[in-house]
Amino acid sequence: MPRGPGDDRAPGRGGGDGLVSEGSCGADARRDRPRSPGAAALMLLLPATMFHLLLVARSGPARLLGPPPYLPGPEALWSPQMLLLWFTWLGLQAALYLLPARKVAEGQELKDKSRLRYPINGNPIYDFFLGRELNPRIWSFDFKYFCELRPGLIGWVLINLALLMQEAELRGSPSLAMWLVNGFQLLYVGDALWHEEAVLTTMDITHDGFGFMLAFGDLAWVPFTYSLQAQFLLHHPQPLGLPMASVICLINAVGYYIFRGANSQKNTFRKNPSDPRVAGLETIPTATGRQLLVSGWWGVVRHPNYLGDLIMALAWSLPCGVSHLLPYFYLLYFTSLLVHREARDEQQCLRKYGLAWHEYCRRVPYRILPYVY
Ligand SMILES: NC(=O)C1=CN([C@@H]2O[C@H](COP(=O)(O)OP(=O)(O)OC[C@H]3O[C@@H](n4cnc5c(N)ncnc54)[C@H](OP(=O)(O)O)[C@@H]3O)[C@@H](O)[C@H]2O)C=CC1
Ligand SMILES: CC(C)CCC[C@@H](C)[C@H]1CC=C2C3=C(CC[C@@]21C)[C@@]1(C)CC[C@H](O)C[C@@H]1CC3
Repeated sequence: MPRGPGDDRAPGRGGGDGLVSEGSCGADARRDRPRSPGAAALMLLLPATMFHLLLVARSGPARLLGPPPYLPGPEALWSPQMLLLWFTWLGLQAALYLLPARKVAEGQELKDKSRLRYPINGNPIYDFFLGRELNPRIWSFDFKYFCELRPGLIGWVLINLALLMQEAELRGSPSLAMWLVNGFQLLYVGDALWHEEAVLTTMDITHDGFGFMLAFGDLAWVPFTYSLQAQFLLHHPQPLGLPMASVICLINAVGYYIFRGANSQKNTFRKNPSDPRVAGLETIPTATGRQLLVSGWWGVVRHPNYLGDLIMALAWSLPCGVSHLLPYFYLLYFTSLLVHREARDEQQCLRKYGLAWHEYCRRVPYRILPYVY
């Protein structure tokens, strides 16, 4: 194919193939490229490394260093069906790539000063997931605010209650572990509803759009994933003695004390810094006029409320014993959610408060767990 004026493809071997034309595409790009003998080695080494890793991963010993555990025969390496599947996948991606783009971006300037144009059509997917509309309302009905607390959280404790009643039918009475999980999570949801107004200060309401993540999160993820411990206990009864139950109750109480104490302290301070309950706390002034608490709970770590929430998440899993990982899914998921959330909040606070936030980070160096993270 003849080379056009803006064509910046790396020229081919030259001669009659039309891929190399003097002048219009500027100097032969190959002359600009450093000669790298490693390139040839990498073309052999990279596929071999990936192949070795895949063989080791599916072998028993899974020993990374050393020869591959076995070399599959040619029949395991060639499959017309897999080849068709691979081309189907590529075709699907190409079709998605060719979808009408909401946005067309220009690439970096080329040698001939032109710029290629690229369709950016991944945005609709991102927008759909994170949402565009910050306050989706019909008249006074706020969909995001409604979904954040009511159908999902109340649905969660109703599912828990149904599972507790089902265990009573199945075994004559609910187990102590089921009572604990139901009680802890009822406390958590009741607390959220009691402090409903505090939701208005969360980043979901103030910053995030109402897209798939929050819609699915509120209406499906919360009721059906957050009730996993109760679901597990119905099908896997766990013996739980009073001493261990007492320890677990203490863990949940400590978590709730930190969670509630930190949230109430910050929300009270934000509502009225002169409130006698928070007036004596040390603060850092910011250019926005708002102050940052740097003593009390918010002087221990930068997100003490997350720490309390995570301690409660542990207390919710412990009644399920330690024989299965499933009941600890919520703790694992929630830890990653709060770590990511904390990072997002940090960025937002850094933008809001600038040097004051740097000073806060200097004086309160840990994010969630004292002396750890
Ligand atoms: N169970 C679950 O699935 C989830 C539970 N949660 C819980 O929800 C609760 C709310 O969490 P979240 O919505 O993330 O936000 P937070 O309640 O942690 O609020 C963060 C905001 O608080 C303000 N702030 C931060 N540091 C200070 C300080 N030192 N002094 C004064 N103000 C400060 C900033 O806002 P500004 O300065 O603008 O006021 C910041 O953006 C938490 O307890 C969390 O554990 C959260 C997500 C999921
Ligand atoms: C599906 C995704 C992987 C994750 C979805 C996350 C959502 C389930 C959570 C995002 C922030 C939430 C908050 C709460 C519930 C879970 C979601 C919606 C609370 C209402 C829980 C009770 C607390 O007292 C306040 C929380 C505000 C944030």
